[in-house]
This record gives sequence, C-alpha cells and structure tokens, in this order.
Amino acid sequence: MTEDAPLLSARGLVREFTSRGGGPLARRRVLRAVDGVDLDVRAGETLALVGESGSGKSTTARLAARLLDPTEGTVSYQGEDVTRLTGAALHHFRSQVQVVFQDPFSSLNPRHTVERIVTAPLRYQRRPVPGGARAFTRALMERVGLNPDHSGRHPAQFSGGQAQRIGIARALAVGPRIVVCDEAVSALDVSVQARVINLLRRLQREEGLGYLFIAHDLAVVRQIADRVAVLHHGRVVESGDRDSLFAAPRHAYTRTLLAAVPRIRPEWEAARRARAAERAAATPPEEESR
Ligand SMILES: Nc1ncnc2c1ncn2[C@@H]1O[C@H](COP(=O)(O)OP(=O)(O)OP(=O)(O)O)[C@@H](O)[C@H]1O
Repeated sequence: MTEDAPLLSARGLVREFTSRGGGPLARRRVLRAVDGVDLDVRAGETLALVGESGSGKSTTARLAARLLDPTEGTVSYQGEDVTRLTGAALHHFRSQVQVVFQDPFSSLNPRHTVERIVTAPLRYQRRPVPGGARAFTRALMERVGLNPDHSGRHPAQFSGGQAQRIGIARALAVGPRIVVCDEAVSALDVSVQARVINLLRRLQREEGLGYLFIAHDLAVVRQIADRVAVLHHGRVVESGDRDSLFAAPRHAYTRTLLAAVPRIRPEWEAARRARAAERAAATPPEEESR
C-alpha cells in the first residue's frame, strides 16, 4: 500500500566531478554525472532507476542516501531538506534511509562476525542494541532467512546470496523506512537473485518499506518495480508505472534498453567466488567462527 506524500524526494539534483588530465597543459574537466534529477519514493513502493553503465544511477543513489553531496539541488525526507544536516539530525536521517550495496563481500568487513556487522550501525549512532547484541542479531538473521546459529561467522563463510542477506539485515538494524538498493542483486546468479528479490518484497509488505532500486537489468526491474525512471547521461528521460513503461515506452532510449538482451553475468559470480576465497585465506584462524 502506498501513501500519497513521498518520504524521500530529490529535486533538481546535479552532481559534477572534476578531473585533471595528465601533462603540464592539463585542463580541468568537469563531468556532470547527474544533471537535474527529480524523484520521489513513497512508503511501500519501489521506484526503479534504470540505465546503462555510466548513466549516473549509482551517483543518484549515493546522493539520495546523502553519502555524497549534490553540486546543486535538494534531497528531502518527509518534506525536510536533508542536504545540510549534521550531528543528531543526520543520524536520524541515516536511520530512516539505509543502503544495500552491490557486492556484499566488499561492503561487509571480512574480519568481523555477522553479529558485529549488523549491530555496527547502532553502535555508530550510539544507540543501545535492543535486547542485547546476540538476541538482536539472531532475530534479524531469522527475518532475512539466515540461520541464527551462524551469527559468529564471517562473511566469507557465506554464499553470495546469504552474504547479501547479511547486508540487508545490517540495513534493517536501525529500522529504516526507505532502503536504497544499489545494484543489490546484480552480482548474484539468477536463481539466487529471485530469492533475494522475494525477500525484499516480503520485507516491503511486512514493514511498508520504500525502495529506490538501482538496476541495469530490466528483467530484475520487472519483478520488483512499481514505477520506473530511465536515466540517460544523468537525466531522467522517461518515468512512469512499470507496466505502461514496459508495454509502451515513449522515449527512443527506453526502447533501446528494452530491446537489449537481459544480461546474465557468470563472470561476476566467478569474480565474487575468487574474492571470497582470497578473503577466507586472509582471515586469521583466531577470527574463525566461534
Ligand atoms: N567519484 C567519482 N569521480 C569521478 N567521476 C565519477 C565518480 N563517480 C562516478 N563518476 C562518473 O560519473 C558517471 C556516472 O557514474 P555512475 O557510477 O553514477 O553510473 P552508473 O549508471 O551507476 O554506472 P554503473 O552501472 O557502471 O555503475 C560516470 O561517467 C562515472 O565515471
């Protein structure tokens, strides 16, 4: 169910990056990665942001979660501009808007146990862990479909899908109302993707979460989005409800995206396994599961 007023909104978001080429005559180059984006995310709904690589999806996600400051424009939460929040007010925003990243193995500390990982956002915000760290972690693990007896294990001891569930549990720990999923299922193989998407949908139903769901794979977007915004060179070229957009795309760029074959990336899974093996080998024995 959706409420009318958006929880999270962006208006006229612009983000520029400046780079300097090599050599003595190097000139500063300004890249507008995000160029005037407006978006709204309501409780209980999923807005998918799609576009090819380099279109500005991740930059928009990071701006929306205030992990990055905009060059221009505003991000507001429940109508309040959050672009300049600091201290306790910023902590409150961070408890309301959480992020799940693409690669759980690089976004979860390989040396920490699940218990330490999922309680970290509360510690960072200097909030007590309700009911104690162990019971809190076990309950969260159950909610995301993980075995609570594994709370003392490290990320490398889990599969890619399980590790992403740890990332989701960490996001849920502070009780957010919006979760920004930045290519959160892209590194998983297709059957695992489907299970993690089911989990996200169940959590959305149970808790009324709003998702800003960043994805390049339209097959995934079709499974989860209520509305879709298409990003091209940092601009939203088309947006609308999912079924209308898939059935009758208005913009030529959207038609090109829809015509592209869904990409399944076995090489990502292979790279993930290699990284996981490297991390497991680097984990000192005393940090192995209790
Ligand atoms: N920190 C940065 N410094 C310089 N340029 C950046 C930075 N972050 C992103 N960019 C550039 O901004 C543009 C948009 O990048 P962004 O990662 O937002 O795109 P994307 O649509 O998420 O692509 P992908 O799917 O490949 O991650 C790209 O040209 C990228 O190189």
